Amino acid sequence: MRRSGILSRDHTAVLCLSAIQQIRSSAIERVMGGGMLPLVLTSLGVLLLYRLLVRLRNGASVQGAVVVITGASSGLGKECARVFHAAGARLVLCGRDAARLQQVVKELTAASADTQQQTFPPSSVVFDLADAGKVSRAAEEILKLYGHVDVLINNAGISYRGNILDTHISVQRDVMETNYFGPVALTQALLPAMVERRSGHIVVISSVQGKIAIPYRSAYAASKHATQAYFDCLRAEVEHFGIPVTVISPGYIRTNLSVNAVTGDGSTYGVLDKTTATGWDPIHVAHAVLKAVRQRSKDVVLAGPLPTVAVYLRTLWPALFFKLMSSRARKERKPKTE
Ligand SMILES: NC(=O)C1=CN([C@@H]2O[C@H](COP(=O)(O)OP(=O)(O)OC[C@H]3O[C@@H](n4cnc5c(N)ncnc54)[C@H](OP(=O)(O)O)[C@@H]3O)[C@@H](O)[C@H]2O)C=CC1
Ligand SMILES: CCCCCCCCCCCCCCCC(=O)OCC(=O)COP(=O)(O)O
Repeated sequence: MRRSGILSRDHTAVLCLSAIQQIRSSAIERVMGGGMLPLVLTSLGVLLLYRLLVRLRNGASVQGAVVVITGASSGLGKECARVFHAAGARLVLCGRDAARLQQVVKELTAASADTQQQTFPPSSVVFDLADAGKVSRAAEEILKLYGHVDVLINNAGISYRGNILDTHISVQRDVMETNYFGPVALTQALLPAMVERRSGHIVVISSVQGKIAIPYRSAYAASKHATQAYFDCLRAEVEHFGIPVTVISPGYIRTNLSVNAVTGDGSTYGVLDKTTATGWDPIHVAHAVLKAVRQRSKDVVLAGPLPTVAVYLRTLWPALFFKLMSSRARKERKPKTE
């Protein structure tokens, strides 16, 4: 991907270095002449200037980049497809349902007519992430399309509703296959080609529930915690190849995630929960995903104040967090254990 920010990393560094030099000479003057206040004020000024410069830097462009999006047939994946397509990416859209993917391709192609930006007709690859054999064949198919992948966005996922006592072990495994082993298998199949080119970017859509576990979400929260851990390890292991890894942890988003969720007996939950219905607009989240890709962010939480406080509370005051979760579990107790 090309860097085309308003300010390049080099410009930012030069501006910060000259500011630091000013501080140093001001520090020497203060030590010689006394009075620390101007030194503190100058330091604060530099800090603010640095933050402003980082904001102004747009980061890498996705124009012409080969971007693979899983779960592109609906919800957040579909909105990411829209946003990355409009930004000029060469898209490879993945999902299980060929007809729904084709519909997205059709919509994006129609939207291309209204944009000044150079856009590319999206491709699609159909496969089930929960089927390990199909994932490696799909990765070969993906690589054949353009010869390489610039950005892999592991977005596809399924949620779960149920209490552990009534949940069949096969459901725990199935959620893990889709949410954890699927993205891991796809990432590992596409990674060697990225390492060979010393170029690429791996992104995963986790969840706030990859950082905190809430009651009656065991399979989902466990799969997202595993996701967070795996991609944190990956980030450290592939950084020296120039491959960034971005974990994005959203709070509730207005999609069909809860409707498609699986329950303890394997049936579909089929309810649009109020938390989902009143969640963030998926377009807003998709723009945040594009920003995170451009800026090569490492870990991004996209949630309101309450979930964000809960994430910190889990680490800083776990006893209180566990108490709050127990109380929540008692209040929400599911019918079968009443
Ligand atoms: N909505 C929310 O509140 C939040 C969502 N997230 C995460 O965002 C991601 C996207 O979910 P969202 O858009 O909300 O939900 P949707 O249910 O709208 O989308 C899920 C997507 O995943 C695909 N998918 C599901 N199972 C498989 C599978 N076995 N193989 C391949 N693709 C599959 C579906 O495609 P198809 O069925 O066509 O194959 C669908 O496109 C998920 O990882 C979710 O955990 C994170 C935080 C909050
Ligand atoms: C001293 C002050 C304490 C304040 C802390 C209060 C703690 C409140 C707990 C808040 C829990 C927030 C849970 C957020 C969950 C979430 O956003 O999940 C995102 C999803 O992935 C949604 O999936 P789901 O299938 O569960 O709809």
